[in-house]
Amino acid sequence: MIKGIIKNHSQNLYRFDRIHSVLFIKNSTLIGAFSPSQSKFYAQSHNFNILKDSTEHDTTLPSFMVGYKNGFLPRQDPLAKLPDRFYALEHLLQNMPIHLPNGGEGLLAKGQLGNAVKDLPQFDVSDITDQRLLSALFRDYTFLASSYLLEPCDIMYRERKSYGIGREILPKNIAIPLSIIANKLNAFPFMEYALSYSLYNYQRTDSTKPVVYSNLKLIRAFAGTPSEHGFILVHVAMVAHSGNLVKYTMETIEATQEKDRAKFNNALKNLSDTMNLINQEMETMWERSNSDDYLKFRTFIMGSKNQPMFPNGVIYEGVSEKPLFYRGESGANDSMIPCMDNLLQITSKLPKNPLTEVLKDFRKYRPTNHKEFLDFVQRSAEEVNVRGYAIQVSLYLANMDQIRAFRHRHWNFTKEYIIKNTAHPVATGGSPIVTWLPNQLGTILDQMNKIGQTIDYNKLTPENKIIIDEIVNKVNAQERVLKREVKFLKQQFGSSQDRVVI
Ligand code: HEM
Repeated sequence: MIKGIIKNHSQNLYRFDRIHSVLFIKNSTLIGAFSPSQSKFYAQSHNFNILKDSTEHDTTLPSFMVGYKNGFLPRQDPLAKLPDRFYALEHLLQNMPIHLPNGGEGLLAKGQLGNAVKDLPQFDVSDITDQRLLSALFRDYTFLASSYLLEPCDIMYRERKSYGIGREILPKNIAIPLSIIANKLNAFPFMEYALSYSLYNYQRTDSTKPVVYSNLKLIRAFAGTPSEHGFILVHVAMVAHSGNLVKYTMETIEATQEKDRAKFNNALKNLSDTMNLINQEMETMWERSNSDDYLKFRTFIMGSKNQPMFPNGVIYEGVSEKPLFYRGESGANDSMIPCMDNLLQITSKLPKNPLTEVLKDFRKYRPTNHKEFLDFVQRSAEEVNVRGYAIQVSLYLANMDQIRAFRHRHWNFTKEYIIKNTAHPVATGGSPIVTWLPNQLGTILDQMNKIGQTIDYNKLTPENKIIIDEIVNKVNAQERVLKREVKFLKQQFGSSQDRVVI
């Protein structure tokens, strides 16, 4: 019997032992993965090249490369200010936010951005290869594009609580350089969670101190309010813990393949501790970003895909005569939860429905290396069968419980920050607001329930019985409440929730 102790996020001590006796280990090798690189920068672990250090001074590698130190954050601090060559763009962005740092009103406050954009030169960016500069330019052009396209919607929302129609043509002095840069970064030419809004938008106040919330400031903003600052930087502070998430994900896969039970248990325990830290950081959102303020900056992170403000998409002048449609910025493009879903093989348990197809579509909107890593984790976990090897210990359930805690809190955010304050039917990423998140939360609850039912209670210590009972009861209660809430909200939001665009 395997015995040990793990801590959950409420600091309870979990004892774990065998809670399931089925053992299914697939004898497998990793095939078709990436070929190992001999570069001094990489640590080899199985067949995916994880960055060993942050390669601080290298500007030839992409900014976003999954690393043991930086996790899913960029491997270098984002470039905060553009070089003099782009002074006009830098100047425009600094003067754009509704509230300026000096207490004055910026261009977006009174709808003056549209005119100001006319004076922006069309910069030639075709010669640029420096990855740090390309990343900063991508962030800045996407901030400008979203501000320009959604400026009329923000003004209308402030006046009438309805968004109206956005600008349908992106002028060539933004569209052309943005498309060239996006192409170089292998990204969509639209604002993204990692590449622009969140993970490429922070500065350390003291560069000798770590990436922790108290040491961070924003680079770009739409509203320029404390709540916007808090909203964006809580994401960054959470992702600052993701180096360990990557580390223990790799160790879990390795240990499963090596059938090393001690290493496996250790990796799963550390993984759940790491997720616990991330969840604790997430909890600070309530105090760092006021839920009443969210809609005051949210307009600008809406997309052009499945949004009533862009019924005909957006024409990128000088780039495409056909209208283009892109999902808006969303935490759904963060890589931590998809990493956990893939490692614990939850992804393959998601129901086969259009909502799950939306989740898959979201996974395209991220840095290439993140996407490759997530694909690698999914493939490897299935091949070595992490779930089959793990299912006998409550550590697996403890990790699922961390995903549940994330999604449960997250659903509470969505109700409090959004649903309570607006009847707008789609989220920023274009998903239906009251059904999409419950599709995933419901799946994790359902999966935990199923595992709970397979536990052989005769093999549990009395203490473990109490702990497992607590988890199972909590899961049951949350599942019942969620079903009731979704039923009620679907009636409130009506047929808009049946419209799922993939
Ligand atoms: C006030 C706080 C937040 C609100 C109101 C909020 C809202 C939302 C909404 C409405 C979605 C649906 C997707 C879409 O945009 O179409 C979403 C997805 C998501 N967000 Fe957030 N979010 C918040 C904070 C966070 C934070 C701090 C994270 C941390 C990384 C995060 C990560 C995610 C993830 C992973 C998903 C996909 C959920 C899933 O796979 O089930 N969100 N968010």
